[in-house]
Amino acid sequence: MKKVLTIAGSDTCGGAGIQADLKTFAAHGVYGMSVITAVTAQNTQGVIAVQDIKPEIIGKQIDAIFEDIEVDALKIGMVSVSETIETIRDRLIEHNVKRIVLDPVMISKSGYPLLKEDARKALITNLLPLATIVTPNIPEAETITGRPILNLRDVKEAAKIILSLGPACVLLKGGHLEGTATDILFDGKVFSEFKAPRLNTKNTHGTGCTLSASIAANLAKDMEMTRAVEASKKYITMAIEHSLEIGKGVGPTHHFYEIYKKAGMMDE
Ligand SMILES: Nc1ncnc2c1ncn2[C@@H]1O[C@H](COP(=O)(O)OP(=O)(O)O)[C@@H](O)[C@H]1O
Ligand SMILES: Cc1ncc(COP(=O)(O)O)c(N)n1
Repeated sequence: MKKVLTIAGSDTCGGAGIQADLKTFAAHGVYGMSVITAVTAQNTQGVIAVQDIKPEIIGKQIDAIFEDIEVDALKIGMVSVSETIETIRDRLIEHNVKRIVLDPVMISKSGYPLLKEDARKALITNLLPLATIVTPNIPEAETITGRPILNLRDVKEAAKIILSLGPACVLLKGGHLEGTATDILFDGKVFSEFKAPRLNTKNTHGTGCTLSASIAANLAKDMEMTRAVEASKKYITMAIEHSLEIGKGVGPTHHFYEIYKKAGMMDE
């Protein structure tokens, strides 16, 4: 069985972060493991409080995995502060990790900062160059590039700038634009578009976490990048389509193996 690791924050209400990642891994039929960077108290209405885990313990969690288990792919989500970012960079270099999906989580859907402002630079300089693929949403791509993104042309320009910062590929997610939900993949040579109809739901808590976890699972299964993103786009679209009316705010996406299996996605 393929083994996939998430390095991310815990979300009490189970829609985003570590919890979304582990559910996604299970739905993909891979073995999930976790390194927790921060504990959040949050629900569908917002983030109430955050406690960052000490970088030393984060380093020890990473070592505990790599000294014992072979990891086929990993994803990085919420990393909170500069010291955490530097610890993750050092440990991943030390363990010579290959397939890294970086979701540059900055602000929750409810508007709470999950990455300290002074840690943005640390994320860009330390983690972007290690990424096999980085998956910013529009506001994150605007922060990384310092340029507004209003249309598809801006998306492509931003993807080029982000690629120049070191990752092997960029997937710029279009969830925050209007109209068709189009994500653009750029590998330095070719732009590939992944489109899905915009689904009329408020329940999109954890969509970015779910998509990046799905890509990590698919890469772990030795899928080539374009094929992995294509399958993951199909997965997130179905997870949003079947999202759950849980809580009073932005509800979570839904993960269920049987339906994805029926859709012919789980052949690999
Ligand atoms: N209402 C929607 N309908 C269909 N797809 C969506 C919708 N909202 C987001 N997506 C898709 O979900 C994925 C996550 O995107 P996005 O919501 O932009 O990320 P984030 O959670 O990081 O803000 C992308 O593939 C995006 O196109
Ligand atoms: C622990 C954690 N990680 C990531 C997110 C981002 O998810 P969203 O953008 O859907 O709020 C979150 N809310 N909590």
